[in-house]
Amino acid sequence: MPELVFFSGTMDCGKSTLALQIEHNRSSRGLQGMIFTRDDRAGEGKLSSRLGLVTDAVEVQDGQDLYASLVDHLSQGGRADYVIADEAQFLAEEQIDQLARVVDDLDIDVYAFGITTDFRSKLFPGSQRLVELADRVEVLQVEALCWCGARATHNARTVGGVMVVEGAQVVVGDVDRADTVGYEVLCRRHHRRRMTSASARAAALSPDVLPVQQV
Ligand SMILES: Nc1ncnc2c1ncn2[C@@H]1O[C@H](COP(=O)(O)OP(=O)(O)O)[C@@H](O)[C@H]1O
Ligand SMILES: Cc1cn([C@H]2C[C@H](O)[C@@H](COP(=O)(O)O)O2)c(=O)[nH]c1=O
Repeated sequence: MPELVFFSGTMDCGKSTLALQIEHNRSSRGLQGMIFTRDDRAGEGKLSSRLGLVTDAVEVQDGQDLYASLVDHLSQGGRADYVIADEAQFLAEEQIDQLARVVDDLDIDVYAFGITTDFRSKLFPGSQRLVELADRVEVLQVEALCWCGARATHNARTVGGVMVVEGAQVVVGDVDRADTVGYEVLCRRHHRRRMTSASARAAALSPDVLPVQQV
């Protein structure tokens, strides 16, 4: 039975790498996939991983009907044995419904990859719909780690190096960026305390506020 699978995790946990591996394994056996993405860091129409691999993809537009795109492609003699949708958190709820319809009405497997929650720990609408509709939700096996060594479960956004909890939901960016907007994955405890690696380091280095007087 074809499935809608949501591979989810924090930023930097290997989602795009897995998407590229699934694509490689299937295409090397003669299958042909339709690859969708949206706002990948590598630029328009790209699906890229931090391991350096990249492939061309269809850049999803606002209001694009993904089911209709597949039907058009097939009716023009194109093939689509499976569908990959990376950065699926950026898709609209309706577009996730359309992907579910691709599975049910066209009998095509759909593999969606994305982060579940944003920098405020709130669900992205696309990810929420995926959790609601997917046949399976798979959490990536490679654990991204918080600076404390615990499993990272949350995404923090930093502006000028300082963690923020307000702002637009979508700001394309990367981890390990100290410039304007950056991201860091944290465990829940440190996300709640707004303690990034930089602020933890600063706290460890700062002299005691009330130094003990020698008498
Ligand atoms: N230099 C490196 N050597 C080995 N693995 C790396 C290196 N850089 C990144 N990675 C791996 O790539 C993962 C990020 O992969 P990527 O597919 O870009 O993540 P995601 O799509 O989830 O944001 C990291 O968790 C790490 O395991
Ligand atoms: C947490 C968070 C992330 N984003 C953006 C930042 C990146 O461009 C992508 C995630 O990509 P990855 O391949 O999973 O690293 O999402 C955002 O726009 N808003 C957020 O709150």
